[in-house]
Amino acid sequence: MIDQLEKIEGLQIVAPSLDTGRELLTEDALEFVAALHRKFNNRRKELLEKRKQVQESIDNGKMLSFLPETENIRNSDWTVAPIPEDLQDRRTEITGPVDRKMVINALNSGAKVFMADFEDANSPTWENCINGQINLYDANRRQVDFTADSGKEYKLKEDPAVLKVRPRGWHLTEKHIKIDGEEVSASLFDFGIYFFHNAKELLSRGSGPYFYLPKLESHLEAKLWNDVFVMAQNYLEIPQGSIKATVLIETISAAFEMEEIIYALKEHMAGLNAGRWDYIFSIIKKFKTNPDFIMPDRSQVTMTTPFMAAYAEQLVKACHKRGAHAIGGMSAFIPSKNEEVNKQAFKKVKQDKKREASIGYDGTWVAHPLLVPVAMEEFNNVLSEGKVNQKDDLREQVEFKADNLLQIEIEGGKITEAGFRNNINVAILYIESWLNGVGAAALYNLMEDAATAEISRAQIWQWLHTGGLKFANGNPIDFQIYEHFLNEERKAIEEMLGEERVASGNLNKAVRVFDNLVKSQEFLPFLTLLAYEYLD
Ligand SMILES: CC(=O)SCCNC(=O)CCNC(=O)[C@H](O)C(C)(C)COP(=O)(O)OP(=O)(O)OC[C@H]1O[C@@H](n2cnc3c(N)ncnc32)[C@H](O)[C@@H]1OP(=O)(O)O
Ligand SMILES: O=CC(=O)O
Ligand SMILES: [Mg+2]
Repeated sequence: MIDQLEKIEGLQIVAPSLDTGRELLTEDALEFVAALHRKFNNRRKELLEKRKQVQESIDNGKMLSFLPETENIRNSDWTVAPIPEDLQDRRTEITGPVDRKMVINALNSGAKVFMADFEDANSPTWENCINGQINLYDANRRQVDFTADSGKEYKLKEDPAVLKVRPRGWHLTEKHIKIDGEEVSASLFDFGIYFFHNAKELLSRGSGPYFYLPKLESHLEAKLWNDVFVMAQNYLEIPQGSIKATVLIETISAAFEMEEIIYALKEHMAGLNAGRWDYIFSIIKKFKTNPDFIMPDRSQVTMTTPFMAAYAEQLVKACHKRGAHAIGGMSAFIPSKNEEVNKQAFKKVKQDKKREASIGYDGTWVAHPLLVPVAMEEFNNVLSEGKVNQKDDLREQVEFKADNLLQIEIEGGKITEAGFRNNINVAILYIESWLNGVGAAALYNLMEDAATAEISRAQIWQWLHTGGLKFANGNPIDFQIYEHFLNEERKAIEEMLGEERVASGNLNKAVRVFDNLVKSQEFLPFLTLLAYEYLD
C-alpha cells in the first residue's frame, strides 16, 4: 500500500503510522482528494487572505453591515431545493467527536440526527482523523461495533440517527498529507475521504452525504463549498443536489450574510445552525479592543442577552424565508453525578430548548445522550400532530437589523477576578486535553470544546490588550496580575491533574500555547492553529 501511495504523482504522506486507515487511504480516494486540492486550494487561500482584509478594515474603524452588492439576493424571491425526507424532522440533534464508542452511543441516542465532529469536538491527531473516518465508514454500513476494556459491548440499534459530518474549517490544514509540497486543506481531506467512500452507499440506503460546514465568514466561502460539492458529485457521477449541508452561522460577519450563504448553497442547502460559542468568540476576535465591544465574564454572555437573542431570531427568519431549517445551538450544561448540579443542568438545558422552540427553531443540538429527551420534549410541545418542523412560521415580527447584532451591551455585565481566573484555568485545561488527543471535555460541569476555549483565551487577550480596564472590585487588569493568576491557576491545575499527567509534558505545552496566545500583540486567529504545531 505504501508503495502504491508513493506512486501518486505529487502526493506525500508523512503520517506517524499507516497501520490504521490503509483501507480508506486507497489510491483512488487520495487521487480524488488531490484533485479537490488542486482545483480549490488556491481559492481557499485567497478567501483566507480576504478574511485578513476584512479584519484590517474593521481595525481601521469600518463597521460590518448587510452587503449593498447582494441586496438583490435578499430582496428577490427564491427558495432552496427540496430537502430529503430523512432531513425533514430534525427536532433533536446530538453532536460529538468521531470516537468509535461515542459514534455508536450517539447514533443509538434517540436523536433524529447525529453530527459527527472533526471540528470543535475533535483533537485532529492523525489517529483521531483516520479512525474517525473508519468509524463513520463502518457506521454507514451498519457494521460498527466496539468492546470496551471493561467488556461492555456496543452495537448499533435499529433505526439509528441520520448521520451528518462536520469537516474541519477552511483555516486548517492536515499536515500529514502533502500535495505538490503543500499541506492539504483539512476541510477537503475530511470531506473528500468521507464523501468518496460513503456517498454512493448512503444514497443506496435512501439517505445521502450530509454535512455541517463550520466557521464560514462569508457567502464566498459558502460558494467555494458549493463548487466543491458540484465537482465531487460529478466525479462520482451521482446526481447534483445529492449532498445536503447545514451551515453554522458562528461568525459575526456570516450573520450579515445569512441569506447570501443560503443562496450560494441553495441546491445543497439543508439549513443554518446557530453556533453560539464560536459566534461569541468571533465578536471578541473581530472587534478586539474597541471599547464598545468589551465583553464581561463569559458566564454572563447568554442567549438571552440582546445581541445574542437578535442573532438567534434573525437566523430563524432567514431560514424560513427560504425554506431551510433553522437549528438551535449547544447549551454547555451537561449531566453530572452530583444530584443538585445535575438538577440545575437539566433545568438550564430545558429552558434553553424551550426558548429556541418558542422562537421558531425546527430543532436543536444537545451534547449528551441523556439530554436528548429534554430537547425532544420541548420541540414535541410546539409541533402539533403530524408537523415535523416549524418552517411555516415566517417570523414576520422579526427584523433584520444591524444595530441589534452590534450593540454588545450586557446589563450588569462585569469582569471579575473569578471570571479572569476561570478563563485561564479552563483554556489551559482544554488545550492540555486537546494535546492529549481529546477534543471535548467535561470541565467544572460544562462541556468545553475548541469554541468555548477560544472564548476564554480571547477574553483574556481582550481584557489585557485593551488597557485601562478594571475588575468589578476596582483592581486594575494588567500583565502583572495576569502573571500572578497564571502561576496560581497553574499550581491548581497541577494538583488537579496529578503528577503522572503533569510529567507527560502536555501541561507545559498547553501553558506555553496559552501564554503565547494572550501575550501576542497581534490577535492570533485560532488557538488550534498554534496548538497544532505541538500535536504529535
Ligand atoms: C461548540 C460546539 O461546537 S458544540 C459541538 C461540539 N461539542 C461536542 O460535540 C461535545 C459533545 N459532548 C461530549 O463530548 C461529552 O458529552 C463530554 C466530553 C462533554 C462529556 O463526556 P463524558 O465525560 O464521557 O460524559 P459521561 O461520563 O456523562 O458519559 C456517559 C456516557 O454517555 C456517553 N456520551 C456522552 N456524551 C456523548 C455524546 N455527545 N455522544 C455520544 N455519547 C456520549 C459517554 O461516552 C458515556 O458512554 P458509556 O456509558 O457507554 O461509557
Ligand atoms: O459549533 C458550534 C459553536 O457553538 O461554536
Ligand atoms: Mg463552532
